[in-house]
Amino acid sequence: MWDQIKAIAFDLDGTLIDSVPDLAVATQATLAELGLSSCTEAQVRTWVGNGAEMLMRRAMTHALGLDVEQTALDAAMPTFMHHYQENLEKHSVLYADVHSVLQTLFDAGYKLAVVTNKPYRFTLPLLNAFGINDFFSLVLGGDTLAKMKPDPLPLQHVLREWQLEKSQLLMVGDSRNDILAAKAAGIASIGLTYGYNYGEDIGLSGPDAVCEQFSDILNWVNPAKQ
Ligand SMILES: O=C(O)COP(=O)(O)O
Ligand SMILES: [Mg+2]
Repeated sequence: MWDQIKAIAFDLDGTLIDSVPDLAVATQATLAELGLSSCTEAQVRTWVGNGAEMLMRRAMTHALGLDVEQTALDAAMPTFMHHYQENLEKHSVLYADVHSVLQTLFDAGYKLAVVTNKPYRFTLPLLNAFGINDFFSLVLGGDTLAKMKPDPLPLQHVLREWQLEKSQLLMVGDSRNDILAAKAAGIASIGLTYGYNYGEDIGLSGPDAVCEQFSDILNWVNPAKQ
């Protein structure tokens, strides 16, 4: 139990929302439009984590069988962005207990942020679509600042913005990028096992705690003490 935690930064994809079904539809539609061979949803699950451009880089590299050129990737991105915009929330779902746990933390007075590598333009609409936008007083997308996770910059931004000590901020995420960013920022982290982590065990990244369900994070922070 960490009594000193005052604020929590949540990852989005694979932590709050299972967004891979729609990311897969958008990826497959983009590959089809480019005349490239398709991919499976299971493959997309292992390619998510470093933002939209890296997802398409991995998808196109897989389809081509060689590293995709930056110009070809740049040309493909508007197509992907269009298809993802059209399929943002069609098949995605909020993970179990996310709304009620966020409500509990919010009511207890924790400051809550979203720190995602997803492009910002998709992040707010997605939070809105699932009715959890109002819990967050700070939302950072993968393109909000100069660097994204695993760089510590977004978490350092949260620390500065809210004038927190490092011991007062907790990162909750499903990917090694979340855990590495937290370590580099000098803050505690919880790794969730149910999300996307390139098919790897999140425990291998060395989070301070590992949780199998979202509601398990309530065993580590203390809403009663806020
Ligand atoms: O969009 C991604 O690649 C990952 O997004 P996340 O940081 O919310 O997991
Ligand atoms: Mg994630």
